[in-house]
Amino acid sequence: MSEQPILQVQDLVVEFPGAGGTPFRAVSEVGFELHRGRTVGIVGESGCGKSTIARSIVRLQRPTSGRIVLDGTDITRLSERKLRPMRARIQMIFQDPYASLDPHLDAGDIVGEPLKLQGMKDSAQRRKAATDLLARVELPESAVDKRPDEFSGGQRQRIGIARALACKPDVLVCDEATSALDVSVQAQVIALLKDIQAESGVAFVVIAHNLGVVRELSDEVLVMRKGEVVEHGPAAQVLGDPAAEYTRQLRSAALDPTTITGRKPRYLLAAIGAGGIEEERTS
Ligand SMILES: Nc1ncnc2c1ncn2[C@@H]1O[C@H](COP(=O)(O)OP(=O)(O)OP(=O)(O)O)[C@@H](O)[C@H]1O
Repeated sequence: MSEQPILQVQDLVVEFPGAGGTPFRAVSEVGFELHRGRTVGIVGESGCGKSTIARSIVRLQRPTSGRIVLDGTDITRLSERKLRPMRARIQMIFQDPYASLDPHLDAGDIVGEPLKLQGMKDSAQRRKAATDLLARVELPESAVDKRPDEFSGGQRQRIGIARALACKPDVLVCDEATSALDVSVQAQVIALLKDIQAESGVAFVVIAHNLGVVRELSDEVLVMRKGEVVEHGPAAQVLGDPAAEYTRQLRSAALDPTTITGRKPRYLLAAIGAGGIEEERTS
């Protein structure tokens, strides 16, 4: 691919203070490139550093070394003032849609907030734009006046996506964005994300324990273990015919989730295996 990558993660290292004064290396020299309209998935057992990478990309976490380059600009150490115009271009969707939505605001205000920050001063215009964005994520017109607690989990995640889209992002980081949802709702949100990508060319970084979700969305996959990349390649190859023994273990663990971590996962993986998404059974 000849065009400049929209996102480059180069030699990313993140260390936290560790026991006895020795730094704990949560992410070790991780690198990948992402082009417009493409998706990279990051998988690996709990604690391998996936969220730390995500947080570094959106500048919620300062890397110890390495670079995050957005559309050719190194944003790793930009001052807050210089970062401000770039911030909207990388958005993040979190696992818990409820915790990330202000319960006191209605959906129109939640989605309208980024529009206001972008300079859309007129409230009627903002309301209309928010209604259009909510329609884009397949929520009815009436949604604009409702507060988060009036929506289901899947609908709340749609509001989160609409809010992210309001920023017209180049990169959307989805950290376990569908894992709290029922299988059928998960499949619907994934279909929506794919549509949005096809339409807008937004690039995704998808983090999930669920290999089926990652395979469904990703062009490329990074397999992480203890902060390091153990395998990186096309999704179908890495998840279909892995080269690394660890990836094979991870695939088996998707079917028997207790084998890798030795403890129960926070949510059930059984319904979606490593192979792909199953439609909800209606019987
Ligand atoms: N702020 C922090 N201070 C100290 N250690 C941290 C901090 N954030 C993360 N860690 C540690 O860094 C490692 C990587 O954490 P991270 O959350 O990135 O893993 P993960 O792969 O996203 O895990 P999960 O799948 O459970 O969300 C873990 O050992 C974690 O305990």
